Amino acid sequence: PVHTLVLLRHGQSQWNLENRFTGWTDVDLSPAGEAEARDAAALMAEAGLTFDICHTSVLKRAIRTLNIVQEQLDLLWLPVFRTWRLNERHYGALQGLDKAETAARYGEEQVFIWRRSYDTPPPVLDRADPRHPSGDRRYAEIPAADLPCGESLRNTVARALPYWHQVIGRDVTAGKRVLIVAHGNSLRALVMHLGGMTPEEIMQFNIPTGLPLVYELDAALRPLRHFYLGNPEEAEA
Ligand SMILES: O=C1c2ccccc2C(=O)c2c1cc(NS(=O)(=O)c1ccccc1O)c(O)c2O
Repeated sequence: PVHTLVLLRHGQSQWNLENRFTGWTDVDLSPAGEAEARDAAALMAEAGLTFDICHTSVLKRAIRTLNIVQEQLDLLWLPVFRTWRLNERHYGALQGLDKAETAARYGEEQVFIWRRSYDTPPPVLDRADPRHPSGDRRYAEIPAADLPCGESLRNTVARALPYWHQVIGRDVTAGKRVLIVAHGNSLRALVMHLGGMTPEEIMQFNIPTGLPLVYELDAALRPLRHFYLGNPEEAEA
């Protein structure tokens, strides 16, 4: 039997507009981001897609994107599960900085290294920093040792995949049609796993915002086919 899984990256947020590292900062969608969510829903409706269960992060830009899609598809009643494990990569002390500020503080050379590395974390936040997640009660249940405060892409993959293996994979195997609305790097973790991709390959791979990515999986959750609804060429990644 073929299982259908849809991945959707949330649309533009206010800090995307300003080209700032967002990470776990809980910024909202911009009006354009809300429109991207509505367009994504229209593409899914046209394709005749429907769902039995949804998974998203605990960040409002993903939660609101999912909510807009549910509203457009008249599926507001669906069960929704929210987890920190689908949050965007944590960019540590870079969160809030734009390109100029990052280069000014850390130098072009360091930025160049960070851009190309799968294993290098950004500068981490110390617990006294107001941006440290220990101060946010939505993360209160997470053991301190697991709580990210600056992640390499490898770190993000490592904390996202358990949710795939323990939760989403079970839903798909149970025959549920699953919609996941999340972030560029947490979705990379799923795409990397599903495609058996190398670190080099996944770093080249940018999921466009607002375009549903459809996977058809076999009984063993191996991808038979995957394709975008709409036109990825015209989308900005
Ligand atoms: O500095 C980083 C960086 C630092 C630490 C971990 C990961 C990354 C990273 O993945 C990255 C970076 C810069 C840029 N481009 S940029 O230098 O033009 C840039 C810098 C700051 C904010 C937004 C920008 O577009 C990227 O495209 C990246 O993918």
